[in-house]
Amino acid sequence: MTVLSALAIGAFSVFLLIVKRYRYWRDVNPLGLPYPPGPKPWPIVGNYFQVPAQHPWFTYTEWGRQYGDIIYTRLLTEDVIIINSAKIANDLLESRSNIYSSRPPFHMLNLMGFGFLLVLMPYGSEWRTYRRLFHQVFRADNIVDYFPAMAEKSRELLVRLLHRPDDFMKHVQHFAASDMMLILYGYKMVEEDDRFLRLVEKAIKVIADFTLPGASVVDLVPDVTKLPSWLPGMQFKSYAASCLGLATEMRNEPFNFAKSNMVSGSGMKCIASQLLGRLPSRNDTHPLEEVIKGVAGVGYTAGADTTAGAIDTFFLAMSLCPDVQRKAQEEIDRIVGTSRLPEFDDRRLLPYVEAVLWEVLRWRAVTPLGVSHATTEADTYDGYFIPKGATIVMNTWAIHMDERVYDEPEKFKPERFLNPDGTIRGDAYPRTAFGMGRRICPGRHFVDAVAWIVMARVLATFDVLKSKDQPDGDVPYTNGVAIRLTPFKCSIVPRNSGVKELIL
Ligand code: HEM
Repeated sequence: MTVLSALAIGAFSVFLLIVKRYRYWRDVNPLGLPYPPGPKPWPIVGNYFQVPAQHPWFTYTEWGRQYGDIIYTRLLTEDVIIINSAKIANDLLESRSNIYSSRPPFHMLNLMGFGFLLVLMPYGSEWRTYRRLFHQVFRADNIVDYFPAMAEKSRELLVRLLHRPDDFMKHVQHFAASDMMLILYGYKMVEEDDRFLRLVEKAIKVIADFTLPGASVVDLVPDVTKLPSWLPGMQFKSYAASCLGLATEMRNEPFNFAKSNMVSGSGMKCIASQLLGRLPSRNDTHPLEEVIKGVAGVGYTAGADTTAGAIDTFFLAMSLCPDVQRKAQEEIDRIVGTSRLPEFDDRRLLPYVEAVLWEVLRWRAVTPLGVSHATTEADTYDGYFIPKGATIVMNTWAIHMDERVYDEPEKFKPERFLNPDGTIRGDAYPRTAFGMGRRICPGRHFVDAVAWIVMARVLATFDVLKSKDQPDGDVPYTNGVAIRLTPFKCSIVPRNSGVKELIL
């Protein structure tokens, strides 16, 4: 019976694949235009087994050298277009954003209950409602209201670095999480084993497992969801069902905390209270509350790990590039002095520190493949056919390592963003770190501010030195949509005896 069932599923899937491919050839590409070049697909499965599960951006970059800046692959039934240059990304995702702004269906994550996350939503009216609300509270001029909270949290980070410098990665994680929870929900995290943190981190972990293209067979062959649960291979259904509670809790619990504080008048201003404050009544449940929960929920999901990832990379870069660090410190000493910490008001006078932040965002892209887009119409580009419903992957890694744009891209060189007179090259900001077009990261102003204050203050107070216990060579990054450095060592020592007084 078991073998028969497995054979039945296999036969059913193959049948669906063949029917789907046949429909494509017959209906969708009537002029028979070529697809962009790419590795030769295998029958039925396409390029599925040629894309490594780990760090696929390296393979895509390598393919870019072989096949060009736009590549076609097929993962079972999914058409995947990989873009390896900023120009093509701009031509398609930005200039033709009317048809390049959807997401591929994340069937598995929807089954798991995470469909409320703006980042996963298909283009349409629901996405627009969430995005508008998100933008209202995360746009640059609103973020300014949260500068004091960011400054305070960054000072707390310095204190932790002073007391337990070897745990710097743990402190960075704690900083990014607690800063986000404070600003989103007005919630002050406890030091160890925080209940909300446990919840959201668990949710992020399960989400991350299913976000890269082809991560789940359900996304590649969605019709398998129609098969009965008792068949072998259908365990994903019970797994998805077991995540539903988690999705609901991560959306509701921190939000309910913020709402009850707001109703009782006891909480601090935060994103959730700001949004709730716009509703006509605070006591009844308004339909927009669900949207507000989602907006706050996605803020943590999309924002905490990415912020921590950029700051970890900053520590690595400083430990490897003492000259860069010294120049940034000299600038801070000259402009800010040594008797106070840098503040946001100092920022425009510190172009070198600014360039360090930009280079951190470029050098090791936090989201090396961005977040996949999808086309809502068929298109042609440069004589190539791009099908409707194709997954569009912007290979940010390749774009940031493009020698035609960045001289010696492997090197950490903030100078690349400076004019000869030392001023910042405003037009060179590595915006591509945040995706492109209508889906460009709406949290970019937030991370730009929070990462800057951390970097400026760490540079002002500590020397970040290469540890003798850290072997030479690259420090690997994790896999996933938003990648993190694997643990590495560096020595973090106060720059002088006045530092303690400055930060305590
Ligand atoms: C270094 C830090 C960050 C990086 C590198 C980053 C990168 C990205 C990228 C590449 C996308 C996809 C853009 C596209 O589809 O073209 C994205 C989307 C998104 N990001 Fe960020 N992000 C960061 C921080 C944040 C923060 C701090 C927040 C929240 C405060 C945030 C919230 C979001 C949201 C909500 C989306 C989904 C937008 C949509 O689908 O319409 N991100 N981010």
